[in-house]
Amino acid sequence: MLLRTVKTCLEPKDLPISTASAPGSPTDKLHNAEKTWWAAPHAATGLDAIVSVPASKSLTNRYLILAALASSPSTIHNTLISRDTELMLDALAAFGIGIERTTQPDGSTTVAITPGKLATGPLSIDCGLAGTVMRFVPPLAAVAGASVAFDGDEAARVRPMAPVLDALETLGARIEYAGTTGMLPFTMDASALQERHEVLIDASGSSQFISALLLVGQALPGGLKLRAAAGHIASPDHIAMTVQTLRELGVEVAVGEDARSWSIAPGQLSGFTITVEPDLSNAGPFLAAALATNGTVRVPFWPASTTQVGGKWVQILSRMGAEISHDEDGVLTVRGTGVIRGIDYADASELAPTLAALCTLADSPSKLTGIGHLRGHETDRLAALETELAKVGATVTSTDDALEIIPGTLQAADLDSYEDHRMATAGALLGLAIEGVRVENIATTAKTMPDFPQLWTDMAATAKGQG
Ligand SMILES: O=C(O)C1=C[C@@H](OP(=O)(O)O)[C@@H](O)[C@H](O)C1
Ligand SMILES: C=C(OP(=O)(O)O)C(=O)O
Repeated sequence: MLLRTVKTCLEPKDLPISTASAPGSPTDKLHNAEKTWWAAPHAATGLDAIVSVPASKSLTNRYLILAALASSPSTIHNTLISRDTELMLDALAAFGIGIERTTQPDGSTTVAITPGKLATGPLSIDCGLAGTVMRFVPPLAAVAGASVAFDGDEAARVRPMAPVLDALETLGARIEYAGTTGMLPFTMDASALQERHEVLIDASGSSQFISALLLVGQALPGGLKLRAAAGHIASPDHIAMTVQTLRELGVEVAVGEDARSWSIAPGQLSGFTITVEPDLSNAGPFLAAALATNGTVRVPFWPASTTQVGGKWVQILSRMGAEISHDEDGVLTVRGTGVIRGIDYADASELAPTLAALCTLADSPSKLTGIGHLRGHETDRLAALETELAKVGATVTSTDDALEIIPGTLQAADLDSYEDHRMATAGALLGLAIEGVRVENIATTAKTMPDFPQLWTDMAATAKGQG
């Protein structure tokens, strides 16, 4: 099946509303461009595909930050090359870190990192729309004692950052905001960092506020003592990933009994050699495709154990009706059984858009809880899902922290992606099951998976009943 990119003549009601972006800026151009529609491949039944998913964004960007802070060189095999990781690599290069890329015979990328004295600037860092760049790099700038101007996409300028920036201010950094306080764009001057390294963080808006500080904890002169303020902690699996990643690389992290406090001693990180796992969150739409088409999808190199939240696809999809096996060669096989059950699920975090799309295809209602903070993701994902899933026939209600999905009679629709890679892949999943779906700006998947359209099209082409 060919990948078709279709440009449409837009009705005035469909024209994107231009906001206050500067004329001629990339965002201005984006808003004024016509929408680009991708006719999602439809595969009525019986996929039988093997899909090699690219490396994990979350692990790649953690390893890159840690390699920059290590006391000796590191080698990162199977580094993800995507928009978010390119932004991280550019940020490290701006700090003067040595970066050498090698393409391996299997097409994967190895990155060799040579750390050194971090540049003090003044520097400019583009965070794009990457939460891992906008939250993880300011603490790196603090460790460097640097003066740095941070900015990103227009959509990044409404993503929450205040807790991590306030914490850096308590450590002595000075921050000047050019727009809204607590958000991009801002300039940070960390030339007078103090030795007080005990901080309290409200992590209800993002786990990345905690992860960001933990990643630099051992590089702060007095180490770090961190506590989460009372209340919900967003995406707790990602904090566990950070702790486990640090420990795996030899950094001791003491975690409080209530899993709400962390303590790290200074100066413990040597260079390392590591291979990044496949991105199990990004494997989700492919695995869900097996249920959506009553087919079989295999993903090789599925780790025997993982800190990725995407590891939970195994239990989620089996609860929803899939038959799943993991063989000794590391191949995860997901088979549809003709049944897709609704599910009640908490803390799905970044899995939520794909999961919500699958719930739309289920035979009973679903409720996804603990995801209120997804309103501060690439877009307000609760609002976006409410709008887009309704277009294909579901009745969707969002509350402060949850989404309820009642499946209805399915119908084709044009699905917007809101510059959100996971809304785009959720749309592709719906298109696989519903003939005639088009997804706007599928290229937004380049944030974490530049090959998505091709991988998806190749997978769909294995179906018995294709559209
Ligand atoms: O640390 C990370 O790599 C991530 C943490 C999570 O962020 P939130 O805690 O903001 O949900 C997750 O949704 C994001 O995709 C990646
Ligand atoms: C929320 C996400 O990304 P980010 O790292 O930009 O927060 C995501 O990938 O779903």
